[in-house]
Order: sequence, then structure tokens, then C-alpha cells
Amino acid sequence: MKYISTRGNAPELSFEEAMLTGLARDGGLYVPESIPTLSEAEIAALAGMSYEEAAFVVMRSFVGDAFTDEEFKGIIARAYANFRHDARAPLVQLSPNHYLLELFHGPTLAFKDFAMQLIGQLFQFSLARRDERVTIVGATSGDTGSAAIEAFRGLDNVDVFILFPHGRVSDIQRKQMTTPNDANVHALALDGDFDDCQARLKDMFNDFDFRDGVRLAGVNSINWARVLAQVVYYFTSAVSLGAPHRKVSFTVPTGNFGDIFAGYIAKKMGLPIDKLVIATNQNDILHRTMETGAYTKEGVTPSISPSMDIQVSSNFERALFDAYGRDGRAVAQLMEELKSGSFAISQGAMEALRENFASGRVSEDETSATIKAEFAACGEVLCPHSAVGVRVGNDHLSATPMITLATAHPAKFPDAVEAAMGTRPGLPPHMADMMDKDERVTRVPNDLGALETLIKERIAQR
Ligand SMILES: Cc1ncc(COP(=O)(O)O)c(C=O)c1O
Ligand SMILES: N[C@@H](CCOP(=O)(O)O)C(=O)O
Repeated sequence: MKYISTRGNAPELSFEEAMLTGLARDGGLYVPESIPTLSEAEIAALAGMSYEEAAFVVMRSFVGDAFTDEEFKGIIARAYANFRHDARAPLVQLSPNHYLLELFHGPTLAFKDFAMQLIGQLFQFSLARRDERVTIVGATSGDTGSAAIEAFRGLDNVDVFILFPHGRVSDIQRKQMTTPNDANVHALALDGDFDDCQARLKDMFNDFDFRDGVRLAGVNSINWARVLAQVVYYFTSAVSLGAPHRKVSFTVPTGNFGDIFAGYIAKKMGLPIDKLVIATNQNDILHRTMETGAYTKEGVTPSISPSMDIQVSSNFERALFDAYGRDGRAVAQLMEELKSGSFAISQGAMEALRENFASGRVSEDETSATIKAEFAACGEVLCPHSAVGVRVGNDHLSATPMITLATAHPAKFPDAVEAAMGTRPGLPPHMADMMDKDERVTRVPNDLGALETLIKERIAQR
């Protein structure tokens, strides 16, 4: 299995090389050169398997010969050992044909743990056998950063720097990133929004002297392994509702487009998915794009679902690559145009996108009202991101079962949940003392040179 860049001008890599490389050297994102499929019988057989067994079957052909079967099974087992639910990703029923996939039973209470715990194990295995060390720099709107820190804290051969937008993450998210006291963890509060954090991260990857000098690695969804790990729960949840003998639809609260792109990969692998619905908050660039065919940045307005406050949706580039018939030059041209604020998508590419994706947008009031209504109707307490998904999922109900992804635990956003339903959700026992812990954080400017200098100095001090 080889991996190619969405901009068509970077070396082809193996799974392990692509994982350790992060952003392609032409600025694009790595994708598999072809998508392996599972037969109906193979999908049906997932029904009797544990989450870990299903994960092995779904991901095996993407990793090629990077690991033996036994090595890969061990990596998967270690990745999910500290989840707090036996099913890992349990499905609960909200209404007769609407189900919620709870993805918040991992160590940091967000869906990011599914991929980050796996990536943590993959990196440890690969770095140890290569005898290498890396510098991970991550950009976060709140959840990716805490999941990355949890997955890599305390490791000798990894430094992890997390850029988060100062004042724009919840208190719990910030504490998750600033209270670990491991010497290899560096929380950086950037003066800007998430798009600035992600842009500076990509700038670092495009500065080859810096990139090669610190041996930069990425664990954002820039990294294909992040997307791959998320494909698994589309299969396990759909199978538990009767796939492949019955179609299912999914609604996915969306920001950087990684999670829903994993659903698209599941569909291409043969999972019978009817609709994949993009759910956005008031930062609705993806919904506007699906409606108008123009991808136009408008600036980010902070919302009560802060992890989705994103305008430059990184993985949309992977969807565009397919929609343009895998024409890397066309994608590179669109990304060049985006530097001036917008690009128009061709009619053919829009048709391809609309064949696979529907979309909806949810206001702040609607998000709060959904938290309140679902608690009253079925007792499920939703985080604001999941509520955005459920609201859009309700608008797209049909005879096909709808699965909405619950992407974070409500206790990560207690103020928004309490304001909506009058009760404050409590943290699980293993995090109960988090708010009392001391924080370690450095305020940083939105400036590439200053960030690179700081990172180099910190590495030199270790
Ligand atoms: C809680 C939560 N929900 C939804 C999303 C959106 O996921 P994606 O960026 O993969 O679209 C994020 C962040 O990415 C998140 O942290
Ligand atoms: N919502 C994310 C944003 C980073 O996106 P990713 O797709 O690179 O993980 C977050 O919580 O940080």
C-alpha cells in the first residue's frame, strides 16, 4: 500500500513513512493510492467481534507490511486498554430511528482518543525499532491537544508542543493541556484562533530547515493514521444496526472534516452508508460550500461548541482530491486561491461531493435547545458539539437508521450544558481533581519565527 499527496508533487510513501512524515512536502495531505474494500461477508463477520478485533480487520490492509499481524494486534490492544467502556464505542437509542454513537469513553473524554491512543502506540513501536526521536507539534481547538498530550506524555524520544487558541477553549480542555507536569509536554497558548494555530503548524512543515532540523512530526488529522483509526467505529456501529444487510446514515459534527472523511472512507470500503451529513455550528463554511459551491472564509465567531470553530477545514482537501478525480494539480490550484480567501468548486466536483455528503447548520440557541430537549426526551446529556450533530441528524431522519456521532463528554463543556439544561455535568472520578491542579503554559504570539525559536530552545534544554 502506497500513499500519495493530494497535491500530486511529493514522494510516494509507505504507511509508516507517511505516518512519521505528517504533511507532504508539497503542502498536501497523504491519502492511500487506492482504497481496499471489505466483502459483504467480511463486513457481516464483524458483528461477532470485539472492537479491537474489528479494528484489526478494518485497518489491516492500509498498513501493508509495516507490522506483522501479531505486532499490529498488540498495538491495537494497548491502544484501547484504558477506555472506560467495554464496547469502546457504545450505541444508544435517542428515538425510534435515531441512534447516538458515544465516542467519549477514552482517557480524555473525546473521540480524538480513538485515533490518538492508537497513534501513540504506533509511534512508540516505530520510533523504538528505528531508534529515532521526533518533535510533535499539534494545533488544537481543544480536544486534539489534550488527547495528544495524554498519548505522548512522559516519552523520552518525543517532545510534544500543542498550540491552542488563547481564551477560546473550555476551562477543562485548557486544564487537560496545562496540568500534565511531564518534561516532554509543552502547552502553548497562541494569540489567535484555531485556524492561526493550524496555519502556523503547516508553515513549520513547509519550512524544511526547521522541519528536518527538529525532526517534525504531526498528529493532527494531517496524519493519515488519525483518519484511518476513525474508520473503525463507522463499521462497528453500522454492523450493530444490521449492516451490510441494511443501509445506515451518519450525521457528524464537523470542523476539520477528519471524522466525516473517515465515514467516507468506510463507504468507499464497502460499508452501505446512505447519507453522510455534515453538521456545522455557526461557523458554517462547510454547509455554505455544500449549498453554494463556493468555499469562502468569513472569520470565526466563538461558539459554545468551540472545538468546531474552524474556517480552514484541513481534510476537505482530501475530499476535493477525490471530487476532482484525484487531480493533484487542480487541488494545488484551489489551495493557492484559498490564500486570498476563497475558491469556487467546479460543477462536476460539486456533484461528486453532493453524491456523498449532505449538510446542515445549527445556531447557538438551537444547540442549547437540543441539549435541553434530548435530556427531557431520553435522559441523554449531550455536549454542545454532539447537540449540533443531533439537531442536524433529526432534520435528516428517514426510513434508514441515522447514527449521530457524540464526539465529546458533556463534562468537558459544563458551562454550556448547565446553561442549556440547568444541571452541571460532573467529571468522571479519574479527572475529579483536575480543576485544583497547577497549570504550566506559555503565551505565544502568532508568529512563525518566534514559535520556531521557542521550540528549538525547549528541545535544546531537554
Ligand atoms: C468535540 C468535537 N466534535 C467535533 C469535532 C469536529 O471533528 P473534525 O474536525 O474531525 O470534523 C471536534 C474537533 O475536531 C471536536 O473536538
Ligand atoms: N477540533 C479539533 C481541531 C484539530 O483538528 P484535527 O482534525 O487535526 O484533530 C481539536 O479539538 O483540536
